[in-house]
Amino acid sequence: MHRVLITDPLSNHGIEQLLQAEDVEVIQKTDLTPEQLLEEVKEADALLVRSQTQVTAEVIAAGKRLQAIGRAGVGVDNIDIPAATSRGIVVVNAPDGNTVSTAEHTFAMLISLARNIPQGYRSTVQGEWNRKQFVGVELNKKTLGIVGLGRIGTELSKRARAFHMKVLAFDPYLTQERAQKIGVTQATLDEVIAQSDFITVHTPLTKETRHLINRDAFNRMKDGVRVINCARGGIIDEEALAEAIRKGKVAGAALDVFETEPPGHHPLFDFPQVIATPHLGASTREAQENVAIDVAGEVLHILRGEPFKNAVNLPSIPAELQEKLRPYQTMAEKLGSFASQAAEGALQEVTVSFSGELAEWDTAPLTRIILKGVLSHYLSDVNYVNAPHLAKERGVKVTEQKISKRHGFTHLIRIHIATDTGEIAITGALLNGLGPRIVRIDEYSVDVEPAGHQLLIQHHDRPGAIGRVGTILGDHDVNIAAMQVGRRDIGGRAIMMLHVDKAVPEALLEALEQLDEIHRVTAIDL
Ligand SMILES: NC(=O)C1=CN([C@@H]2O[C@H](COP(=O)(O)OP(=O)(O)OC[C@H]3O[C@@H](n4cnc5c(N)ncnc54)[C@H](O)[C@@H]3O)[C@@H](O)[C@H]2O)C=CC1
Ligand SMILES: O=C(O)CCC(=O)C(=O)O
Repeated sequence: MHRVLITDPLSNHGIEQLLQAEDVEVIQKTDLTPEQLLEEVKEADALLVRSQTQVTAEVIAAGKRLQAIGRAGVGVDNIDIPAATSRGIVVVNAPDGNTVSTAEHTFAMLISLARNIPQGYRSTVQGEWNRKQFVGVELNKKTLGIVGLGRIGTELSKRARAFHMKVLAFDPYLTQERAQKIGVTQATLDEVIAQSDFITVHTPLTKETRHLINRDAFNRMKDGVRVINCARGGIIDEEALAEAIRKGKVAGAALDVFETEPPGHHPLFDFPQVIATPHLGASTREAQENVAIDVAGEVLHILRGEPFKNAVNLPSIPAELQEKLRPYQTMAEKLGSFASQAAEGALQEVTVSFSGELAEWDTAPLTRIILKGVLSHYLSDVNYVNAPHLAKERGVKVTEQKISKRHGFTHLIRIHIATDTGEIAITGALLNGLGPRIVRIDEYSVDVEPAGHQLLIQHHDRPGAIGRVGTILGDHDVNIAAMQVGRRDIGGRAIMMLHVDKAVPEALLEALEQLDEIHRVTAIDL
């Protein structure tokens, strides 16, 4: 039974699939103190939150059983992602479900700013009739500067264009072609700052975007500019904004988010030009249902070991590439596991080479799988999420190579492992009708199915060696299912690969090591 702990209010309709699942127990506890959260998370296999719960490194460390953290929304700044990654916990979000709601909220802020609607409302319900004070401006023919043309920025641009605004957009990942398709003018940040009548930010809060709109930016803006932040507090420097309003540079500001939330009585609220909402961008019935459905589904997939798509701490793989790589995944992990079991000494370097058709694709997901296979031999609790992190943490150098040569195969995966005492290279291929095969161990050609119990014997090619090995296995009641011998020169170094029917007992390994012609015996379990 999987235990899913939900610590922020989520739409009941959205989490219905969790409530209905027979293999899931849902525990809903909101408004927990930090101490209560540390206690509750101990038994949870998954934690589901919105933006309120602070999922700190301490919470993650307390969640010894955690496999997944789901964020019902986009921003994951309330979750310590590096801490989750290092513990192999998948963090998933729901990036699409609240896009339209947040774009609509931003647009509502834009109109409210232009026409002083909140100020006019407050004055009117207080019994005043102050028509002169609240004269606004039209959006028609004005320039809207959008910083961050992702999902929300793009949706917003469509609404602005419908109101006949000119849209300037700055986003480092925006291409000219995409800008044209969306109908916006691609611009630099400087151009957005200097030419816009309204500026709105739609980026995540990162090192680069913190105080992106700062004192210097305000100084370069048009007089009477209006600014909006419905993304994250801190992208606009609040002190610099206050100064710019005081100087008369900024005619209005609309804020849905704050550097500290809740902001209490923020000094900016003393300016009549500032309008505010309490982080309401995604607060619609539709958005909350969408994000809860999306994230609950993702968490269910993770807990059940099924494919999922919106992991924040795993690179996303296009569906088409996923399809192409799927047949190679099991083999990749087995090859990694085989290579690490066959290697001797402390792991220092893993070099993965892809050749043939594989060399034409993005094989990074396979390298990650191979690394998991390799590291699982040395470390416990390795998974696809933390494998690269654990390798880096332990100083293991990981290199991926693409080679065009095929050596008679349509593709090959070669894993070379270097340790402090030696090296080994395992090469595998997926053979038509036969499935995965190890086709080379170091320089020896073999044909070994990477499955079950194997014995790798490195020996000297001498008459009788194979017979003596067979006899010792028989003496220990270990049956040989298949056997391969590889050598380069007559009487030189050689290998035997034996597929045996049961796990190899320690006593058998010791007996084999007594034979003069044997250099090394390794039991491999796949
Ligand atoms: N107020 C609210 O309730 C909500 C707020 N948000 C916030 O809105 C943000 C944007 O959401 P989406 O559009 O869904 O995300 P997104 O990931 O689709 O778009 C973000 C865009 O910002 C761009 N970007 C990143 N760094 C940049 C930089 N230095 N300068 C300019 N552009 C940069 C990215 O290239 C990307 O295109 C989220 O990160 C979240 O923090 C999201 C949903 C609701
Ligand atoms: O209403 C919420 O949960 C916050 C939404 C949000 O800020 C986000 O999705 O990034």
